[in-house]
Amino acid sequence: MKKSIIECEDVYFQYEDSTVLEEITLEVKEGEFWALIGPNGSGKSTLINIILGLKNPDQGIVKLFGENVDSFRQRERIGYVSQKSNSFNTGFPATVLEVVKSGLTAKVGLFKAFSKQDEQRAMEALRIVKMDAFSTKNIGELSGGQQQRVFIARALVGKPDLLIMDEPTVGIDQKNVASFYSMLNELNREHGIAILLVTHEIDLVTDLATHVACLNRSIHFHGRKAEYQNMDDADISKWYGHPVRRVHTDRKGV
Ligand SMILES: Nc1ncnc2c1ncn2[C@@H]1O[C@H](COP(=O)(O)OP(=O)(O)OP(=O)(O)O)[C@@H](O)[C@H]1O
Repeated sequence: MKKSIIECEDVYFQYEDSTVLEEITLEVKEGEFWALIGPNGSGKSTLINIILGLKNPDQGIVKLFGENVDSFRQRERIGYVSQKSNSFNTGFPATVLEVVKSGLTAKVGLFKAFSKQDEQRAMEALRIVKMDAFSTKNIGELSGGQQQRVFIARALVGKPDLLIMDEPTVGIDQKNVASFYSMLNELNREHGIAILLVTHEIDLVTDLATHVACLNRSIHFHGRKAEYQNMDDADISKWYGHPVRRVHTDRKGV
């Protein structure tokens, strides 16, 4: 039986007097690729922060790999890429390899030197995202799409079982988005990494994902992609808050 990686049970959260999440129950199991979709302000980033243990829910239980998030210490099992990762300016003085190695800081320690093995792991992560040829380049010299691949490599360097990404394609030009998603597909299918991906690009991602969760304060749907695809656009539009018309894409998101 597949093991649980993320479990949220009846989670509630509010900022001051406004409730942004209620009755959130969700389970992600090993090897699954979940797309978390919802309109602006629907609580997606807040839920990700709660899952990562960066915010405490007002009510409910959150578990990672079967352990309560408060006591969970195996941080290297989770790679996280935020929305704002690709905001390095051209003057930032770090090479691609250094950025990827910084993903090992939790393991190696802040002031300890990286070993030859750490360097090899960083190069391996860069190979997976097809950025090894850029290892000595300054991160600021790369395009948004290339930078985001490097941040994925940094998230992968600790060999995580789960990759959480909050709108990783923001700032990537459209022609590179399809190859970015195709890389995520490879990470999930060939490397067996579970993925939780927050996105607005519902057509592109729902073809890649194995499961879909639709959030707008509460979870309006969660389940296998095929069930999501069988829903009417009219039903999706109701909870999304504005008309939605889905377009079928191929498995590479094209
Ligand atoms: N620090 C905060 N203090 C008060 N309200 C907040 C705070 N952060 C977010 N909110 C509000 O909580 C709601 C949910 O925000 P959240 O960022 O989780 O949504 P989201 O679905 O990720 O949005 P987007 O798709 O626009 O990134 C929004 O109404 C937002 O304005």
